[in-house]
Amino acid sequence: MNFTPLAIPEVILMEPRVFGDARGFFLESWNRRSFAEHGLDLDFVQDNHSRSRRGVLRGLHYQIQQPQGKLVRVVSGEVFDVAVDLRRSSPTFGQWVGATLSAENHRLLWVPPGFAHGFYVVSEVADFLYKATDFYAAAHERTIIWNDPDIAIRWPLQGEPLLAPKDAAGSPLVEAACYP
Ligand SMILES: Cc1cn([C@H]2C[C@H](O)[C@@H](COP(=O)(O)OP(=O)(O)O[C@H]3O[C@H](C)C(=O)[C@H](O)[C@H]3O)O2)c(=O)[nH]c1=O
Repeated sequence: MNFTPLAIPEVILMEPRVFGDARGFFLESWNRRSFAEHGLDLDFVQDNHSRSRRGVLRGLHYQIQQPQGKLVRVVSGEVFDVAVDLRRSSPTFGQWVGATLSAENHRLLWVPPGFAHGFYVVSEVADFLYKATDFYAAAHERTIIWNDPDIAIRWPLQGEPLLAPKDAAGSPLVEAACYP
């Protein structure tokens, strides 16, 4: 597994070793020991799976209490995945990083607590799997609007995104509750 910090170095892109053979392939998507050897001593409490069709944008979500770290990957299709730094004390507060995750590239992204997370589907369908370090807490969930000009995420849009009502009603960063 290769671990590559992105421009915001707490967000880490992983490329697992893929063992291909005549049957198909095998890869380890999480290994406590190898992750800990790279400074990621993680403990997950939830495993999630969402399926979305082309043009869906889910996010930018975070939990103001019980902030979740997320290890995300795509097992069918392709998405553009984004993390936004919401830690007011961070030198990269309000900045974003993104990566293309797909069934083809097998990549994973580690989005630590303290970040908002979202993704945009660029394939016909995408199956998105992710582990979380804390439990879902609807009462604490907040949404930042996907097209906030102060964040200026360069989404690879193919037309207007398909949003859940709560995402269409997301807050601008200037009005959002953030982390210390
Ligand atoms: C997230 C979650 C949702 N749910 C239920 C609540 C709703 O009835 C239904 C759909 O939830 P929601 O529309 O919030 O799903 P997403 O828009 O995919 O939300 C996720 O999308 C972005 C990209 C994230 O990073 C978060 O993990 C998460 O907020 O699943 C649960 O039961 N458990 C959960 O952990």
